[in-house]
Amino acid sequence: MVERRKPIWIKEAIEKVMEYKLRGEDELVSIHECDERYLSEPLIADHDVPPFNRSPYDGFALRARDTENASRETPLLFEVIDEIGAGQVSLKQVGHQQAVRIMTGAQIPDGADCVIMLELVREISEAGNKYIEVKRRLQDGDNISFQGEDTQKGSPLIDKGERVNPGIKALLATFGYSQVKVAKKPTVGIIATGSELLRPEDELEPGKIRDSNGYMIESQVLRTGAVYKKYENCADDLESLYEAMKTALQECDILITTGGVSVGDFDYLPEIYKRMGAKLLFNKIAMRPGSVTSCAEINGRLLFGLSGNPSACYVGFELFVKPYLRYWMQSDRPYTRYITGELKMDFPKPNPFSRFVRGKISYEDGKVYAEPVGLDKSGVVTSIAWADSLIVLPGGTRGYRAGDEVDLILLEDQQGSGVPWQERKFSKS
Ligand SMILES: Nc1nc2c(c(=O)[nH]1)N[C@H]1C(S)=C(S)[C@@H](COP(=O)(O)OP(=O)(O)OC[C@H]3O[C@@H](n4cnc5c(N)ncnc54)[C@H](O)[C@@H]3O)O[C@H]1N2
Ligand code: MOO
Ligand SMILES: [Mg+2]
Repeated sequence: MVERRKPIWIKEAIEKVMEYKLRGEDELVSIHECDERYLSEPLIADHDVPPFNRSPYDGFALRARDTENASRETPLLFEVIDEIGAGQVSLKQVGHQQAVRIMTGAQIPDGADCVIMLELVREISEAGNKYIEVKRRLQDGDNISFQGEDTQKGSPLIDKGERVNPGIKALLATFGYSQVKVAKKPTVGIIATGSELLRPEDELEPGKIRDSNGYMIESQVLRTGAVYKKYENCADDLESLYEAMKTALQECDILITTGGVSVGDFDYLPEIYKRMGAKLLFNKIAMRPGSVTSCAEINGRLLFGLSGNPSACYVGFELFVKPYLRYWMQSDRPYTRYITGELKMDFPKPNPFSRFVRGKISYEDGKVYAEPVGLDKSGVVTSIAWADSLIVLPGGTRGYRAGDEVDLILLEDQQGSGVPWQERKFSKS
């Protein structure tokens, strides 16, 4: 008699995985290697930015009060007492009717309290001395980029667990981090199972297909920021798969298998979990694709049994593996982020389980729309490549129509969410 599995809710499955969440260790890396890594300490400004009052223009620094009577009709003459570029500091004190020629980024000299742009003055040379003619009144503080106006010493700038993007890297450099403390990358073991699997370099043979899931999972792992260890594909053979998994478990932080989790004659994962003495967290989820997604735990390590069907495998990773890995790397927003949008076309097929349809988002007149891409079957591989989102169609007794409001899980998002997607009542816009 074939085992009858009782499906659990997606929310419940995510919770069961996250019951075993762990924070990994930290490591120091060169700033050149910190891209896409998760910070393992917050970034706090340890000095003002900019660190000194500086000129935002190429011009002349002078005293605003000396320009009080300047006008187009009565231009005032200022003596140019020094010339500085960015990186230079003038040792002169700017006095009455004096100016320092100053380039963008240079520190405002003592005495000066405003800057006038080069284009707005007439330059005059007389007997080896330089002067400028100022034809307008300036206010104290005009054209000065003030110390600390960008950020002040002590300001918290970036939280621990944020993923380094170009802006964060710029801040790390600004505050002198030649070495950055980041979360160590967990190693994810990947074993693709199935006697039908060929490698990309192999010629097709009758009844066989090339393994695509193994490579797809490699990419999904890398997209979270973790690293993978890919093992040889394993035929549907209980003994050799058991041995391969035992070895992989010793070498990796978590193990992902794909295929062999359903109820077929050669689906050995359920038996292997038992033999290992692993605790089964779930093996059936009320969702499609990915209903057979399984997870087991042994000695605090998780074994994810993703479906062999490519679309199901993909969705299983995004919903259940990704948050576990992101949390490991210090993220407080480990879940896939979602937005809402309007369904662009009818989806009449009713389904008792929530569906995750590979979709594409478009924006029209400020509104978000989504439409399915490709064939919506669990065994389909092409639609994954075309999708930027998963259109969530909660389980119900009827289908969906164009114009219905749906949740859209963003597949390429790196920001993440503090709360997981979870089933909600169907709402019609
Ligand atoms: N009697 C039942 N049959 C099935 C059920 C069920 O509940 N009762 N569930 C179906 C669902 S839903 C899914 S999903 C699949 C899950 O299958 P498995 O996880 O056991 O995976 P396999 O049987 O090994 O393979 C399924 C399918 O995927 C192809 N595959 C496998 N590995 C790869 C790979 N690395 N790259 C590309 N494609 C792969 C494989 O050739 C099969 O076509 O079970 C249903 N059956
Ligand atoms: O796990 Mo299956 O993908 O629901 O079709
Ligand atoms: Mg199977």
